[in-house]
Amino acid sequence: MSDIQLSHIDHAYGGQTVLRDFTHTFAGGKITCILGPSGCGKTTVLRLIAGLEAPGNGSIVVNDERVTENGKILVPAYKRRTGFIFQDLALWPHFTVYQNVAFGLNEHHAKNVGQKVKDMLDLFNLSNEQKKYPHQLSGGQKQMVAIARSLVLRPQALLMDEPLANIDIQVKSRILEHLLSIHQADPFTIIYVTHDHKEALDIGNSIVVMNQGNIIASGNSEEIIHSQHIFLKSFIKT
Ligand SMILES: Nc1ncnc2c1ncn2[C@@H]1O[C@H](COP(=O)(O)OP(=O)(O)OP(=O)(O)O)[C@@H](O)[C@H]1O
Repeated sequence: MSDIQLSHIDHAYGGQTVLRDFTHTFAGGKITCILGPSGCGKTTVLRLIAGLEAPGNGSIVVNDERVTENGKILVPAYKRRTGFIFQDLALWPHFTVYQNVAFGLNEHHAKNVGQKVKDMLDLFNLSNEQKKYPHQLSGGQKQMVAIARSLVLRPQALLMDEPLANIDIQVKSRILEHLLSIHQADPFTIIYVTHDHKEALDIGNSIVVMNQGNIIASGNSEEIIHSQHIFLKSFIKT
């Protein structure tokens, strides 16, 4: 599993600079959490990696393939094999849980669709819900279906944008347990954006702290906790 490298990325929306010379290598097969205050550019980093935005400048390499160069998209979003999970998920309302998870596989004419969907539903403990429709599920179950739907496609990277922000704490830790055990059994790259420093310190193999469009610290949780950076001290209260 290779890395995701962002080099010297500048990005602006309508003349307002959001990322400045953003450079970071997200380690392949690891969980990196991006932490930072509202508006610092976290979602923008994910959107650039997914190919939903073209940066003003800079390059992006995903799994040894140059996908963006000098602000031009070389590989479009649908060919990047990245899964994107948002806070406000979008399941197909008229499809059952089974059909939602199978959807992408059917689109790609994959083999053994039934077995792959069954295995994924088992991993998330959703087998008993497979005939239900999204409106019959809890918020936590819906988010697990959204994650299962991405993972069944075996993405090279899963980009998660505050995926559990609206989920209550106990359900959230159950979902994270499922995700972490799937990741441990068969590691893939996860970039996980959160406002919640505890969540980041708990699940991140490494943590990137952003402020105003740039990285102000990165490292493992120990390094981040012990960082003497003044901004970090006020932002992360352990
Ligand atoms: N499509 C857009 N058009 C104009 N401005 C945008 C657009 N998307 C984001 N922005 C602005 O860019 C800045 C960074 O946004 P971004 O969503 O990347 O931040 P964030 O760190 O993810 O914030 P939050 O934690 O609140 O989700 C913000 O000031 C935001 O208002």
